[in-house]
Order: sequence, then C-alpha cells, then structure tokens
Amino acid sequence: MTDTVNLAKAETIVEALPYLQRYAGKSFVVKYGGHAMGSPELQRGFAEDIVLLKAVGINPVVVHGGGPQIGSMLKRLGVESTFVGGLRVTDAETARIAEMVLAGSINKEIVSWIGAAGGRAVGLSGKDGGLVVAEKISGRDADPLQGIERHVDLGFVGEPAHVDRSVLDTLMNAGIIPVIAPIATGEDGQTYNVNADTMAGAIAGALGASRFFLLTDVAGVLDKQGVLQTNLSPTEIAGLMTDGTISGGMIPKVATCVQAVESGVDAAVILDGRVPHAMLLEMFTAQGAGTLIRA
Ligand SMILES: Nc1ncnc2c1ncn2[C@@H]1O[C@H](COP(=O)(O)OP(=O)(O)O)[C@@H](O)[C@H]1O
Ligand SMILES: CC(=O)N[C@@H](CCC(=O)OP(=O)(O)O)C(=O)O
Repeated sequence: MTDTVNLAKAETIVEALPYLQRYAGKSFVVKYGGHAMGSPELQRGFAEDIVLLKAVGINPVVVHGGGPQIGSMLKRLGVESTFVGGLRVTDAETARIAEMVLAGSINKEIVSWIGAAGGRAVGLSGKDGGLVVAEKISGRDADPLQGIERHVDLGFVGEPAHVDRSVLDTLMNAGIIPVIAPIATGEDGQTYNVNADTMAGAIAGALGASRFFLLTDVAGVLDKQGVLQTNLSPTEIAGLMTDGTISGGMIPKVATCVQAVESGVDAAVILDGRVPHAMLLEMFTAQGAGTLIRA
C-alpha cells in the first residue's frame, strides 16, 4: 500500500518535469485578490506555492489586492464607499485609508507568510524605487443593455502610466520575492488608488511574464448559466462584456488580462484562490484549472 502511495507521489513529481523545464528562469506575476485571502490554511498554502516556485527557479512577483479589507476599515471609520465599473470612487480620505490597509497591513502580512514558508520577500508599493507612476483615470458608468453611458469622476483612482522594472530585477536577482501593493504616486505628486488587477497586469506586461495568474473567489469566468469558460480569446471577452455576462469586479480583471496578453505576456489565467494550491494544479498538471486567456 505504502509503495503504491509513494509511486503515485513520484509520478506526480515526474508529471511536473516538462513544466519545470519550460518555466525555469521565467517570471510569473501572481495577483492575489482580497477575496482569495480566506482562511489561515489558504494563506499558508498560497505562501508555500510562491516559495516553491522560487525554489524551482521561477521568479514569482506577487501583486495583492484587499478590496474587502479596505471596505471593512472604511465601514469601521464611518466612511461611505461606492464603486463604478468595479473601481472604488476614491476621495483624499479614502486614498489615505486604502494606502494604510494595502501598503501597511496586508502587504506586511503577505511578506510574513512568505517568510514563514521559508522564502525571502520584500514588500513595496508602486511608490517604492520609482516602480509605478500612476495617471488619473475617469470611470464610465455603462449599461450596455440599455446603451446608457456616462463619465464619472472617480477621484484619486489611477492606472499605471509607466512601470520601471529595475527595482524588481534587483530584488529578483538577489533571490527576493517582491510583494507589491497597488498604490502609486502620480506625476502631480498625489497618491493614487490603483485597482490591483490593473496594477498586476501592467507589471506582468513590463516584465514580459510567462504567466499572469489572478487568484479570486470564483472558478474563473462563468457564462450566464454559471458554466466555467476554460479558454477565452480577447474577442470572446469583448462579447461577454458587451452582453453583460461579465460585470463588477470581473471587468477590470478580464480587461487587464487582455491588455497583458496583447503586450507580450504568454497567457493569463483567472483561478479560484479558494482551492488549495490552485496555482500548482494549473501549472504542473496536464488538466489545468480556471479560465486561460491568450492573445
Ligand atoms: N461572468 C462572471 N464570471 C465570474 N465572476 C463574475 C462574472 N461577472 C461578475 N463576476 C464577479 O466578479 C467577482 C470577482 O471580482 P472581485 O470581487 O473584484 O475579486 P477580487 O477581490 O479577487 O479581485 C466574482 O466574485 C463575481 O461576483
Ligand atoms: C481603484 C480601486 O478599486 N482600487 C481597489 C484596490 C484594491 C483591490 O483592487 O483589491 P481586490 O483585488 O481585492 O479587489 C480598492 O480600493 O478596492
């Protein structure tokens, strides 16, 4: 019995061999969504996966979110918050609180989980080392079914206008895993709250990453019947956005995947972060998981 179990373990490791050979030396950007930071077991599993990637010669870069955690803090402080097209309308006070939660508390928690799993991580935000310069964006409140569209001022919401990868290269070359909070400064010196998916996509593009994983709280992109779409092209995604199948927080997610694959990332995968070791299953087994997006 024990021999059979051990043989199955050995076969699982051997199954990973072609993938390990293919990905050695490549960079992977992993977007860890606030909704995927469930239980301590999931957090430990996530950190172990990241450390394992580094140990087998891949360069993982973590970009994290924290939308639900910002929401709880705003509620505790009695600050109202609204979303337009999946983006949080951000006034000066909300930007300060978002930075405190993202770059202060969540960023350091992830750094400690990776440390506890035996890795070396350094936490930074877009502000550090000139990593990301943000540009203010305006939102579009759209109802495609009724053809209604209006422009909305989102306040201090930015998108990456420029990414300088040199600080990441320095860390990666020193064997360190960068952990990035989605906050950046604009040319105007203001602090901008950047959607974590958008931040991660821009970093994946700048690194020319082999894989861009987005860990969230659904199995992937679902159709109107709730069926998982395992493979999607940018054209198919445009159709699902137009007919309203993709909505809310899934909008910035798929938009950033399309932008990333069109700017040189080999593939983006939206994965269920509630499944233990979802990333390893996707990478190192033949069946894959989640929604794979390719140009
Ligand atoms: N077509 C769709 N397929 C899957 N999820 C969708 C779809 N349209 C909207 N969503 C919503 O998008 C959410 C994921 O986005 P979000 O809550 O921002 O996650 P995260 O915090 O991980 O970034 C899902 O939980 C789901 O409610
Ligand atoms: C502009 C904007 O919406 N910023 C996001 C940043 C955090 C984030 O994106 O977190 P998740 O990945 O967990 O959703 C926010 O304030 O919630």
